[in-house]
Amino acid sequence: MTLGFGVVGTGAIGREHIKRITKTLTGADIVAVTDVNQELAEKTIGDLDLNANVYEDDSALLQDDNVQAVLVTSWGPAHESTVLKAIEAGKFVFVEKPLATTAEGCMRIVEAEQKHGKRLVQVGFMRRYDNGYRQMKQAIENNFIGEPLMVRCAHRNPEVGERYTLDMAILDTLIHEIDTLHWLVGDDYKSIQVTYPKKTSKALEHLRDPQIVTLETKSGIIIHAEIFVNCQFGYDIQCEVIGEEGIVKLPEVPTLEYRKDGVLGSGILQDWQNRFNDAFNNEFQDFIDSVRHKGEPQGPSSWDGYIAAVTGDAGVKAQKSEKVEPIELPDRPEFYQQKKSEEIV
Ligand SMILES: NC(=O)c1ccc[n+]([C@@H]2O[C@H](COP(=O)([O-])OP(=O)(O)OC[C@H]3O[C@@H](n4cnc5c(N)ncnc54)[C@H](O)[C@@H]3O)[C@@H](O)[C@H]2O)c1
Ligand SMILES: O[C@H]1[C@H](O)[C@@H](O)[C@H](O)[C@@H](O)[C@H]1O
Repeated sequence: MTLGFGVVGTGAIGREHIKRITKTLTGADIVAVTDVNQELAEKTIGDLDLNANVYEDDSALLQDDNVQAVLVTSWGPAHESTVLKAIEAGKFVFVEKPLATTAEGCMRIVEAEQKHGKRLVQVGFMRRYDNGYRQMKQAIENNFIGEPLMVRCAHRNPEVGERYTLDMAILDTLIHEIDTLHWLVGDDYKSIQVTYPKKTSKALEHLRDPQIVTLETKSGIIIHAEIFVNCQFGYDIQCEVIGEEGIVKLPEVPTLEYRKDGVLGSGILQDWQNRFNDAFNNEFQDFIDSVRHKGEPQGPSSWDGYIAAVTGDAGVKAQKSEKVEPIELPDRPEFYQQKKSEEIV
């Protein structure tokens, strides 16, 4: 059986995901699309040569029996409503981050999914599918560096535009570290603090950039994360975990090494699409294979979406207070128990 996707939101990443599903991956096809911008939905069908129906909205798309899974790539504020309708209709869901824009919204999804009785939803936290992070996770699980004690990381973008607001440093950028790091060290967060170093002259007036975020986990691991979204030189993701017996570090992504004009150099990637293209492919293939062969997704869950939202809210509070803010999370329900990395395809 080929998995039939209905796509809600045919903007930038929606079209990228449609291309990967139809051109690169196996086991799935696009059977329906919708977008509030109907012209864009129609154009997507034409441009990408899809044999799919165009619907006026998500409710109409969900009524199509050929839609077995819904790909939610609309704007963040529209995610919750579509995901809840899809669960109600008993369809599988792949939703780009954020699961919902509020912690309460994420909890409504968690409750609806548990009521349904089995997992339907996967959230697009693709870093868990990046080969570098996966190697680090396996090394930590195999006790290669002993107990993790500290984490140092950096999330750098070359530049951001007018529409990038202060809270987006947490909710749009750091959100990837928020999801990846608790998964990586196998611990839950306890608190978050934001401090501001000297501001770069390259940042727009309304922004404070860079920012340093300190997260502490329940067992006492301290995580220092630099967010620097106008670093100028490239898209640069760094991470190292310091343990009792050694250190594991996220490998650099190889780029062409060159010798020219007296320089031995290599390039730095410039955008997240290139940096995480393999991770995006891996996460989708895993979603497709898990749904087809195991009957439910096994990647980042609604509960992970909820953790990210609660932590993100505390982070935005910490940006304003510049104090240590608590992160209060209930225990992970049995329904959402995490699998070890070797149990995941
Ligand atoms: N995982 C990642 O690294 C990553 C990267 C980029 C974007 N994203 C996420 O993907 C989502 C989309 O981002 P984008 O860059 O493609 O944005 P975009 O603005 O290019 O596209 C969003 C599309 O959704 C449509 N839309 C909005 N509300 C809708 C609704 N209710 N029903 C149907 N269509 C609707 C818009 O018309 C637009 O075409 C965002 O949530 C964003 O955070 C994730
Ligand atoms: O939406 C993007 C995307 O999630 C990138 O991975 C991140 O580096 C950017 O800061 C963010 O704005």
